[in-house]
Amino acid sequence: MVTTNIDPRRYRAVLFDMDGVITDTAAVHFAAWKRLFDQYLASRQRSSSEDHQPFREADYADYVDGKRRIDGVVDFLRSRGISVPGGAAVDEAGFETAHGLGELKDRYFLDALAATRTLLFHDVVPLIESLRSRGIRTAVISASRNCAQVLERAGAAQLFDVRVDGVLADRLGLPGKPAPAIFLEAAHRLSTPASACVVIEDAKAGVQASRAGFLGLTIGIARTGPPNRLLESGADAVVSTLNDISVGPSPERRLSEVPDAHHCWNEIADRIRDHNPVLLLDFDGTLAQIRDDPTKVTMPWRTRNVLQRLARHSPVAILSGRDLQDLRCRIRIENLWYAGSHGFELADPEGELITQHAGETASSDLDNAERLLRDELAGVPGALVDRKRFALAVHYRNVRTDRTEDVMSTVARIGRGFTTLRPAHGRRVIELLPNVQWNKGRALRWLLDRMGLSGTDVVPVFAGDDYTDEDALREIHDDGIGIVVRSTEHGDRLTWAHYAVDDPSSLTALLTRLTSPMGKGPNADHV
Ligand SMILES: O=P(O)(O)OC[C@H]1O[C@H](O[C@H]2O[C@H](CO)[C@@H](O)[C@H](O)[C@H]2O)[C@H](O)[C@@H](O)[C@@H]1O
Repeated sequence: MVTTNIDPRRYRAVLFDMDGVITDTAAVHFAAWKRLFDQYLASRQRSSSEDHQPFREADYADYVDGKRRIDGVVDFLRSRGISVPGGAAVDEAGFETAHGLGELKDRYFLDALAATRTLLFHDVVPLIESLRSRGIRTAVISASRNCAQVLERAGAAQLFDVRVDGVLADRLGLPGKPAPAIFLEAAHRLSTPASACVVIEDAKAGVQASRAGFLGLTIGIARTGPPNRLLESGADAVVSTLNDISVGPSPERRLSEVPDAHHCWNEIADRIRDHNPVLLLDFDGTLAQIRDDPTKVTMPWRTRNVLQRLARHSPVAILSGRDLQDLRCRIRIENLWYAGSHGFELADPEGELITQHAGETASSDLDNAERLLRDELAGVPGALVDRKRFALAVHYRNVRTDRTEDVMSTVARIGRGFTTLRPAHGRRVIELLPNVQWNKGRALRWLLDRMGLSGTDVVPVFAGDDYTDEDALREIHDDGIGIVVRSTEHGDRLTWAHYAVDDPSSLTALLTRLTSPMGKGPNADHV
């Protein structure tokens, strides 16, 4: 579970998108668009320059979600090689213009809405109350011209201090998302600078709009689908429900705000001098460079060397998403602790294996999910299904950009079919893991206990690069030293790390400095 925080010392307003964030209406919109486009595409004469396949979830996310109605019509049809005239607001529903087709979609939407019990998500009011109690103001934002009506039906008309919707945007001539105008208008109406506003969005276009407008913090919410599409559009963090957002002072910072570990070397050396440092390190992207093919990853000899030297001095553990066997083969150092499959299988320095019971329980569902995924993804070039003992990863680094959304949705959909599994996300990878409260943070603390190391003289030092490493960085935030290896794939995201390094080779250089117990750098190496 990913959680994030809104710090009232830094943010004074929160701007909520409506459909899919506060009201359960995104599925109603999707169904109305699908009805419109499937009918329209089926009615067009076949042409080799046009794609008439049915409208998919990925089309909704890429071309329509969060946008003004006519922009959605134009952008989706363009993606299929079709252009229609813009037309005018007076065009009748079904007329072959952007306005006419948009009008028909609206008719389908309103029919479906009338038949739906709307639909405020249960997690909205608690968050708004918590924001209010700390003096944070709120706005609801929507590209929809039906915003007021939907809020009324949801019993949420009075919930927000400000509303900026499609009707107001048209009156003011504001361009739709991904332009930021609608958010900036809300910030203005709340008398709050954009940099002090938080945006909560479920659509790519909305996340892009927030980033384009330099709003202070962009939180994505992926209630059912995979969060990566929002992270890759620029969200600072992605949660799966509003309950995962807390309000209060927070030590999280952006990657770009975290000080460089080498510049702060004296501070780090002071923290570990006369203490028992314990090194806990992630593997991919941290000790080894990211590569297109995960089977080709090797650890540089310099890094192996320094780990061997460190292990003579203090306990060293490697915590990885990789399968335990695979991890040990890539590191090839005897006397380390190893945790594979995100901590579901572990080995002590003598090689004794310890597995988490939940992993065993999920095994047969992992087998079933693997079969389904191999089947469904067989036709997607570049998609790589990687089965580990207690996890199932699907890599999409080598998948064409316009197919990645399909891969992520497929894994999320198949994952939802198994209550024993939950999705986790990393750098161009989506994984299914046993559905229990176990992650690298819990595994790290468990390892320290097992090593018999606790108390104020012990300083856990953890380094990692990825979203899943944040659980460990958070776990040691108060008693250890957290180091993040910077990457750009998830933008300037939030992190619990105290220090940062630029890449794995810079981390190796830092580890080399750590080999000096007096903290005087590699030349003063006494190990
Ligand atoms: O916890 P980690 O040690 O960082 O492992 C996380 C995943 O790392 C690997 O995938 C990542 O690295 C690959 C090779 O550089 C890269 O191609 C991929 O895009 C990255 O996500 C590994 O293959 C996975 O099994 C791990 O779960």
